[in-house]
Amino acid sequence: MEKIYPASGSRPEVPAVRGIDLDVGRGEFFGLLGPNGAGKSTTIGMLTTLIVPTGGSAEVYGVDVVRNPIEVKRRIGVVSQNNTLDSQLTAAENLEFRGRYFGLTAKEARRRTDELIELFDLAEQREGNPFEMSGGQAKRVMICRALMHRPDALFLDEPTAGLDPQTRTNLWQVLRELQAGGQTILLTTHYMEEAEALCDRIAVVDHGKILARGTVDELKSIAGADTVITVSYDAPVAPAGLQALADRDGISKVEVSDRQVRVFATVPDGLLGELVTIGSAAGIGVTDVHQLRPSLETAFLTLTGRSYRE
Ligand SMILES: Nc1ncnc2c1ncn2[C@@H]1O[C@H](COP(=O)(O)OP(=O)(O)OP(=O)(O)O)[C@@H](O)[C@H]1O
Repeated sequence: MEKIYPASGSRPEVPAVRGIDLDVGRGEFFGLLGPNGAGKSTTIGMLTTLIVPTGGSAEVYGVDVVRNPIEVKRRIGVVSQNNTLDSQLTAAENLEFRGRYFGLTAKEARRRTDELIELFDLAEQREGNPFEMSGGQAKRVMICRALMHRPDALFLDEPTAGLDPQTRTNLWQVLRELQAGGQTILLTTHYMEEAEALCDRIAVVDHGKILARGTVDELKSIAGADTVITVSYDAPVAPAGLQALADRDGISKVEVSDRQVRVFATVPDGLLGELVTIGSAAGIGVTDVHQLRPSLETAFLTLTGRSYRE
């Protein structure tokens, strides 16, 4: 799929999605992981029929998102980044209203509302105004609303952005339970630990393209499962001093840029000390040291050569 937003005024056109190719299985928890502006929301917008692609095609359960958006809408539930609940209605009314919209009878809509309110532990918020709740509570109401018509697939755009860590882990638990009940979930996130904690498979997206995809373990091994040590010095380091290090077994790559050296290593033992010694032998001091053990973050660094910007 592709999406190029047209130029407007002095702003040039924006190639937000440049050929993203995805295949999500039934019952799978799939994550699109990428920094801000990577193209995740645009991708989810196209899959959920809110944004019309400028190229390519996509199907949700065999239904084409451009040719048959109404049928796609019947099969999906969408939770957007912002609170889009109706402030004129209580939480329960928001749910019932959605159920009626999707053709449930009044009785069915009430029953489904009761069921979801219990499942999501929202009894106290039931009659509350959705804009007077905490961010986590409002998000749970939004997830309930998206589930009212029992969609085949649930799409969540950055569901825990801006939530405090405790609320975030509570929401993770809710999402895990949903998946355990058979729900197919596609989520976007810019939190690596969120993708790592929840997703069966992840596609790492940046600049509108997929850089890599797979399970967390596969992604780590694609990227070599390196430990990454970054050392900043108070003066530029001569690359010659690092050559012996670069040639050694257990060292995958050494990158030198001005005052910073980054070493990717499968065997990182003793490396930090050596990097300090290399500096002091040349009369250069160390100002900062950063060590990352093999993780999605080091995989991202290896794939892009850049630090992950959250
Ligand atoms: N309606 C629009 N018109 C023009 N450009 C847009 C529009 N919506 C998004 N963009 C641009 O497209 C690119 C991708 O944006 P998108 O929102 O899809 O990224 P994202 O990965 O979801 O980021 P975020 O986490 O910030 O939502 C960005 O450069 C963004 O500025």
